[in-house]
Amino acid sequence: MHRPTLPIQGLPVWARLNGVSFHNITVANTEGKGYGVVSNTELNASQDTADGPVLLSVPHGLILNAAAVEEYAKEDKSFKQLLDAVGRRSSRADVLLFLLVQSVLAAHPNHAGSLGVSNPWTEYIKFLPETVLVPTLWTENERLLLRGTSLEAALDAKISSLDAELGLVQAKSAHIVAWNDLLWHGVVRGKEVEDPSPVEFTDWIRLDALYRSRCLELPRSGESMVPCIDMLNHAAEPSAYYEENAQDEVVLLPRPGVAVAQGSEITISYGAGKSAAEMLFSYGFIDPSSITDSLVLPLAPFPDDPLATAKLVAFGQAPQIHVARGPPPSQGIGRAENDEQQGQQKEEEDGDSDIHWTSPFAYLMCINEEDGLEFRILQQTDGAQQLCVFWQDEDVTERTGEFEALVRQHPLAAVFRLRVVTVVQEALQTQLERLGETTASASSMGVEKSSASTSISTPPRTECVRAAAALRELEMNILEGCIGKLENEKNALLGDDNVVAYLGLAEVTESGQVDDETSNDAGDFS
Ligand SMILES: C[S@@+](CC[C@H](N)C(=O)[O-])C[C@H]1O[C@@H](n2cnc3c(N)ncnc32)[C@H](O)[C@@H]1O
Repeated sequence: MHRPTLPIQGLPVWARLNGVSFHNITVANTEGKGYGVVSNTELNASQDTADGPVLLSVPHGLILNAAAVEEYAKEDKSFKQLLDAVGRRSSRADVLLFLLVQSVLAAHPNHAGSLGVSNPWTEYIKFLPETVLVPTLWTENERLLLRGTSLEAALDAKISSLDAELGLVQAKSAHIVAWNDLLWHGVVRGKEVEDPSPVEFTDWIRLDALYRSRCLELPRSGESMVPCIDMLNHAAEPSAYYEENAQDEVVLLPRPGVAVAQGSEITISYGAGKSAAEMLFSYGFIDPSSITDSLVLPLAPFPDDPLATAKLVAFGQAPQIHVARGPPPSQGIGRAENDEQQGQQKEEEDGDSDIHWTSPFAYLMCINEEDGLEFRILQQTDGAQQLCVFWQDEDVTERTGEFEALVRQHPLAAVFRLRVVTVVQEALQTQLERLGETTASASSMGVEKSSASTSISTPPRTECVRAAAALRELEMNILEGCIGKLENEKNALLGDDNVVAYLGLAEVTESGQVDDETSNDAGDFS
């Protein structure tokens, strides 16, 4: 499907027609970032936000989210039919379906009103960039640059889920003849079409990328797309912010005390706590000055664990390991200044002491029936069956993410912790090795690009090479730091009295011999 585009110079007219007001700002091309918002005058905001000039205001009716999609459906019977058949699975899915229809209507001006009612978004969508640099839209060659990073698995999973999602939209809408013709065959019944242009998988990936890179969290309306506000680029030290005012308009205001020179860009923050991988995944760039040094990896249960499936079902979320540099989240807010100084001093003494990790599933993964874990199937009064989890005979079905705390009072707490530390360290080590193994090929792809290699496939774009290299370096660094920290903890735990007794290592040290049983137990932590 070919979605037509309009030059950005046409945006002020669209804005006037739809009640959007720009005050001394213009949307224009910015170096390396696509469109952005530029100040037409010198801006010196006062310290008091109440006095700040409104830079941009967007009427409530233009906000796009699930509630707005429902409103559009009320005015458009044919779209309602489609939404009834396909929609209401999630806000994102409804907005994507709506954007798909707007793109198709924009691409088929000859449908002549037979299907779908035009609305402000049918025109606005033409101002949006044709593509976004998020990795779901990278070429296969470019995606190879991300092998070994935390994005590799996430990207594969995302592409599979987008494929399944589009398959579902197609299957559920196939019985509506007119939509079936237009969406999946690119034709309008009864009209001569020379060049049918059906929706393809790349169209769906593009819409998902547009949504992900442009939706924002509004204080009252929640996750939404807002035209024109979505033209603002991100900066670590932004000059503006958005909010919803008393009239439910979305307004852009300068941050207190900021100064913006005439012709300079006005920016907002896309969120301060995001990792490099998240930034790249959602927005297609990494700003080193505003990311948190962190990563998330998937964790799989032991393949030979007979309770693996029960553990996964009972846990109810994707099992993961989170690693981050900086204060653990619970200490992050409201930390006293001298705590920070102490933290800094400790870090200087102890290298990577500021790295922390969490993995609630790793605790569930590392305990078993002989430790006091039990799964029971309970029959409910309505006949349904429920999987219940017991720890030391206590029902902990609702607390499967809290095993770190649950095992703390157990006499073998140090043994459990040692198992968890070992599992997490091994997972990080495997990831680090894969990152190391794939680094040479990723760098050579970058070099090939710069020396105009003879490779037959299209060389990766410079922005992708740079972003992938930055991600690789950041992740390698944090993995190495965390593995070192886990090694220290593992060594300390191996000296713990309870652990020594459990492993029978005390006798080994005294006799210098290892009996069979002892060596098997020690193998738990290899
Ligand atoms: C909400 S849109 C902003 C408007 C966008 N530049 C456009 O051309 O429509 C978000 C996208 O802008 C780009 N972007 C925003 N801030 C950026 C930055 N600091 N560096 C590089 N690209 C940026 C990225 O492509 C991102 O996916």
